[in-house]
Amino acid sequence: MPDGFRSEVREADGSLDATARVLDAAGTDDERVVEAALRPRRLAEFPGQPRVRDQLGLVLEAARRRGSPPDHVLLSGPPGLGKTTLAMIVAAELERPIRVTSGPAIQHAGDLAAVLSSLDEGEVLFLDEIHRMSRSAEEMLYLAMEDFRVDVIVGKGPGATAIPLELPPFTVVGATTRAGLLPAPLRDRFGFTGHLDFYDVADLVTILRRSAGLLGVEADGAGVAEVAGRSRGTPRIANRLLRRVRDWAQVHGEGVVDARAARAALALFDVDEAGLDRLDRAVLEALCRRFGGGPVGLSTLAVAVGEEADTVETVAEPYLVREGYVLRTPRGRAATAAAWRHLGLAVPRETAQQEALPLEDSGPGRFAP
Ligand SMILES: Nc1ncnc2c1ncn2[C@@H]1O[C@H](COP(=O)(O)OP(=O)(O)OP(=O)(O)O)[C@@H](O)[C@H]1O
Repeated sequence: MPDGFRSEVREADGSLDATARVLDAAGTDDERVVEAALRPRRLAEFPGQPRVRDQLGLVLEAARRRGSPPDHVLLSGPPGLGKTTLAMIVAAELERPIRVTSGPAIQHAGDLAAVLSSLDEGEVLFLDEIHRMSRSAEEMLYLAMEDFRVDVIVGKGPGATAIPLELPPFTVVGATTRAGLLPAPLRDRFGFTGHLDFYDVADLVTILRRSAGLLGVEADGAGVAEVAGRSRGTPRIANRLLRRVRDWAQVHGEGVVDARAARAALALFDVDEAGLDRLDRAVLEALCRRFGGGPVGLSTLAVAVGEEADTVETVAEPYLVREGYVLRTPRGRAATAAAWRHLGLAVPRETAQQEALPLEDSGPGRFAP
């Protein structure tokens, strides 16, 4: 199914299919091809993440001048922020080939041994979702990263012997959304760790202008600004919303991504001015209107919005918490003043007092419907 229609997918029981949202930061298989076409190829073309870009640029340039592979690189951060893109860039900057695999694909040490033993000198090995590798493969990886050696076990039981196999120097680029899950010995083998953060609107505007050019669609400043502001700081979401606005512009408009097309298309896909979708707003509505702002337990809240607790917790809540609409308290979830304002409701006195807001600040908010 084209991803643009995914926000409409509902399960048979009427609940929202959590994997099917237009605002899902995780990529879908259908998207890989179009995403590949939109990836920046070199560090100089990569907008945003200035710290990681400068640090990585230094590491790569120094390695290039020394004529030896750089330290292993770990990239961490939420989905859709450019970890895979940067891994490809590392190989491109070093002018070396890249081998791509992922933690879930390496369930046995033997799987990893097969990959490692076929690497050429200086090759880049990209290990996506590295936190999902099996323990035995992790142990083999430590050794390979440190000593460029693997011990291949031949035979079984007491007669098994380890045959050391020398490897040519290579560079591992690991990517993870859960750096905290990596065992310390593995984390320590990476000489450089870059943490990717959400992008600001100005960087998303730059990314969208470039993507529009690559997609061959005309986009004006107001159109890209409108899309950037609703993309949850995530290039993958920005590029996806851009494609939906382009669709709208081609079907209903003049083919130009402008403010009118962006507003109409994003309204059609239920993405509001703050980048919240139907599920996000349903959570805020339930919290404020039904439970007086909370605190309320997760499962009660989930029942009120007709979703699984897990969906509310993993799909809607992280962004609502990060943007300061919802607080997670020991007694449950609570709405902040921003949540009340977002719904166009007056902020209750108690919430305003807790957040030490002047009471005159508690009128209807920016995003009154
Ligand atoms: N800084 C950037 N500039 C331009 N496009 C970007 C940037 N970062 C990410 N993108 C685009 O966003 C999409 C997703 O990026 P990428 O696959 O690198 O993310 P990721 O962090 O590896 O995600 P995941 O954790 O899901 O694998 C790609 O189309 C990529 O081109």
